Amino acid sequence: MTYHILISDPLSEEGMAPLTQADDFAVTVDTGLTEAEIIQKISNFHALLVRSQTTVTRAIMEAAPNLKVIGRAGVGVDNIDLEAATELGIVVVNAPDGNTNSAAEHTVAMMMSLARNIPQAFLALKEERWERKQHIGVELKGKTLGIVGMGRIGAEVAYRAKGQRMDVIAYDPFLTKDRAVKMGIGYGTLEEVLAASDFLTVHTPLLKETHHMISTEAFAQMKGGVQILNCARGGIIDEDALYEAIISGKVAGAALDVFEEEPAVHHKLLELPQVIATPHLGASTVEAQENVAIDVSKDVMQILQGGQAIHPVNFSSISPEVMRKIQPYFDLAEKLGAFLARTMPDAIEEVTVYYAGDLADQEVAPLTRNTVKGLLQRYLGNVNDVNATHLAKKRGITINEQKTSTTRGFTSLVTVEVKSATVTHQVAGTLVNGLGARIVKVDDYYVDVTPAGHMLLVRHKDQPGAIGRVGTLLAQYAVNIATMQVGRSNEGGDAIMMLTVDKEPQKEEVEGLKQLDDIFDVTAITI
Ligand SMILES: NC(=O)c1ccc[n+]([C@@H]2O[C@H](COP(=O)([O-])OP(=O)(O)OC[C@H]3O[C@@H](n4cnc5c(N)ncnc54)[C@H](O)[C@@H]3O)[C@@H](O)[C@H]2O)c1
Ligand SMILES: O=C(O)CC[C@@H](O)C(=O)O
Repeated sequence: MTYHILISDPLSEEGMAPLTQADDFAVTVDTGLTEAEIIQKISNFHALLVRSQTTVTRAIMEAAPNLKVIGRAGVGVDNIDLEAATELGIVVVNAPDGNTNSAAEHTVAMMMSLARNIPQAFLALKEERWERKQHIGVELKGKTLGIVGMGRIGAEVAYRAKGQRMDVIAYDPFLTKDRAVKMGIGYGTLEEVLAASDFLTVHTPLLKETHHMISTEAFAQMKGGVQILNCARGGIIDEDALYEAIISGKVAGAALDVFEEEPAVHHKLLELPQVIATPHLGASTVEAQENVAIDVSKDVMQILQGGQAIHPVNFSSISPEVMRKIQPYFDLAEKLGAFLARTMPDAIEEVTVYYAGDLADQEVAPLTRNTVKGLLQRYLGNVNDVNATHLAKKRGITINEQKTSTTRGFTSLVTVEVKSATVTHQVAGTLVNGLGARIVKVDDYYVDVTPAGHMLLVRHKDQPGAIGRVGTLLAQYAVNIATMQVGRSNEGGDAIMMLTVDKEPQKEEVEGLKQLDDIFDVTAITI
């Protein structure tokens, strides 16, 4: 099969080599398209690769029935509608490591330019003005750099700032005292960092919580004469508040690589002499572009060929070693979910998957996703392991995962319990060497059934003749029984029959079986 890849932003040609040189991939590069143009074009593509210029909207994804993966050659995925991608079962991958150095170096370059008025002085010189006293700067040595967001780039900026002999103080909800001490930097609350900074730089993603995190109130908490940097994302700093803070003299200068709306060519901040700016160049180096293009193309190829991505954004990644151990159970997990979906008379409210034996030591989230996929697939068309848990949660279904030591003698046991407002049902399965997936327990009854093809789950009273009546009626319907298992709670009590049959039982045939003496319920299950 040939996979069709659309690249809608400029990406490094060298970096794209893994894709362009592979046999099964046909790459189309078409940059600068509008949303409408992408919508018109995308229906046959399996992957879309972007940088930050293309905004990947729900409408684009809905126009792309074959789209399996969106690759972001860079870190920020705020230009991709992640909720829509997850809902539509499209994997989003990014390349978070490849441009860290470049973004950190750019931030430091901007800080030094800001401190020494280099762009302003250069501009004057280009305009034939030899200005010296107008561009007296400040030293970085001994100044405090406040860093908000101590992730990959924040940390690299911190190391470089220490090289400039600056004091560094950082705020990040995940920055521990231990790590701060090891890095030789200070740490504090956001308020403490704002109050201490001579230079303040932000390195968070743009999220609901970080949108306008640096606002009028935040500027009010800062020292007079503070200098501000944003080489992360437009929108983290409230641009109107920054403008006012510069006009009032509270902020001495700002260096911006990113804007709330890009391109930002006619921006009021650019009219202020205290502001220096670049057009989103943080990741624009030969090295960074090559790195991110290589990383993202490898992940896109992996996903399209049914493998695991190294940098998935909308579902978790699993190491190849763990994958090797749990992959054989994918099919079992999905079938247990599909089996239970048929047996529930009303809306599922809660799903609990219990893992025992060898599986109890593994990362099992992908198995839970496959179970939920099996449960939902009957009712919702486009369910896959990317969107399954998301779709379930959107429908108010609680999903639990538990590891237990109760193996009932099996090497590994997966038990799925599903609750609705009226009933709770359980099914347990295992893998048998050479025989594959087996259902070994339905509710309280032990059985041994291959979960495949057409099955009948008959709940009945343990009375002589009940089994015979079912067999006779099925014979009358010309439904051949392939296998039969019977389980009972106690002699003369409740019991189940699990039959596999050679053709799908019709609705009227199931109704006919339900009318037989001592039969409580009959469910036809096709997996
Ligand atoms: N200008 C560019 O060209 C360019 C290049 C690369 C990355 N970026 C941007 O830089 C940013 C950081 O990238 P990264 O690779 O370091 O990401 P990262 O995920 O490694 O780090 C982000 C950090 O922000 C922290 N954070 C999140 N919310 C926070 C909050 N409310 N307060 C404080 N900290 C918070 C997180 O805990 C995390 O440690 C992203 O927005 C990315 O898009 C820009
Ligand atoms: O594509 C770019 O050049 C910008 C990338 C950068 O903003 C990122 O988030 O990785």
